[in-house]
Amino acid sequence: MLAIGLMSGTSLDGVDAALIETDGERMVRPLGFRSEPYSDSARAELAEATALALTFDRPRASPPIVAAGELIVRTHALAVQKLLRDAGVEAETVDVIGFHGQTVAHRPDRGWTWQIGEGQALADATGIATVHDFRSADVAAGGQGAPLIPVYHAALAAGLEPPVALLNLGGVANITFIGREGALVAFDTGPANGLIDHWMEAECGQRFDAGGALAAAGRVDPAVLAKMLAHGWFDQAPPKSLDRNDFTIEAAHGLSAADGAATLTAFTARTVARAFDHLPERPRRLLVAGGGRHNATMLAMIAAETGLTPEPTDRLGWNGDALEAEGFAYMAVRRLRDLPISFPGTTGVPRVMTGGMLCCPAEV
Ligand SMILES: Nc1ncnc2c1ncn2[C@@H]1O[C@H](COP(=O)(O)OP(=O)(O)OP(=O)(O)O)[C@@H](O)[C@H]1O
Ligand SMILES: CC(=O)N[C@H]1[C@@H]2OC[C@@H](O2)[C@@H](O)[C@@H]1O[C@H](C)C(=O)O
Repeated sequence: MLAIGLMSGTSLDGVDAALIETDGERMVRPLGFRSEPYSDSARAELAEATALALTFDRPRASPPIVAAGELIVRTHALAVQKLLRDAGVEAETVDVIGFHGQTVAHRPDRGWTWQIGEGQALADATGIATVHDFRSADVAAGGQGAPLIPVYHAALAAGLEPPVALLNLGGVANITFIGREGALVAFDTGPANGLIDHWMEAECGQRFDAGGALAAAGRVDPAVLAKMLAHGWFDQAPPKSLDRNDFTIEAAHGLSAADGAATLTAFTARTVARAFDHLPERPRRLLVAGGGRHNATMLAMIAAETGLTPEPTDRLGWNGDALEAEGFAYMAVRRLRDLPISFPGTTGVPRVMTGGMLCCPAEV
């Protein structure tokens, strides 16, 4: 099948759109990828919606969040249009869109997770059948609702000698361990770039620490690092997943801009190493995807902490910026084929689960 996957991640940097051909099992052929960045005003609107959603005890239609959802649909429809134009593919030939939406709050402990962006509205805007709301069924069944990408990681890594681990360094980090006989263990490890981005914004008015240059110029503050690592999350056994706001930069206040960047980057690296304590065995390789693989300081610190050299997935021919979007295209095809997307070892759901709601475009 021909499928488009759309992901708007916790960094609020934009919409990633990928076109793949897949059977939803072992066969995956990436055909195109592009990112549609959010404008500063769009990013501010989404950040406000996220801040508001976090104050709610359950998802409910509040005007600023409804407006943010409409913004999400518009931007995603534009990303689809441009992706198809670049690839020279007609919308009619695409079987399905996998539309993650934007997570505004993630509270599996309270029995819900909330992604904005109406699947029906995107199906109508694009004329393509759209699968959305990938996480709710898993949470309703007692799972964490995240991470979901492991099923795609497993398909990609099927040809590699196990055990291997794939680490996604987005706003939040997650790890997928693939063992012998396909054993899957996955969970969120902690913040990856989210705190560094907040720090850069607050201290330097910049979106992120390009290449990790500022962190490289600073010194890690051991007391601040120890304080941040004292959080109970890191000893907690999986399954576990995070909301992007579960950690803050508060402990770093008072440090210089460079020392803060160094300390928050070390925090990410150390928390990746702590995640290894929860894996069934030590992986032979550590493959890395997500924006953090562009941060040389972070990768060097991860290497020092884990004793493994992080290998950007691009070296295997897998575009590390595209994996999440490709993954939701893959999961949409699995939804059409009634194949599971979450597992006891990934989200902690008691039995394997399918996920996603299918919306067909209105007849015109
Ligand atoms: N050249 C770079 N140098 C350093 N960091 C970078 C670079 N490019 C991107 N990043 C970091 O990667 C982040 C974006 O990563 P990515 O797009 O994988 O996250 P996301 O998909 O939004 O998050 P999540 O996976 O948590 O949903 C940026 O916010 C930035 O911190
Ligand atoms: C609730 C939510 O949107 N979680 C995201 C977030 O971003 C990274 C990490 O936290 C991950 O667990 C998840 O996304 C990926 C795509 C996943 O579900 O696998």
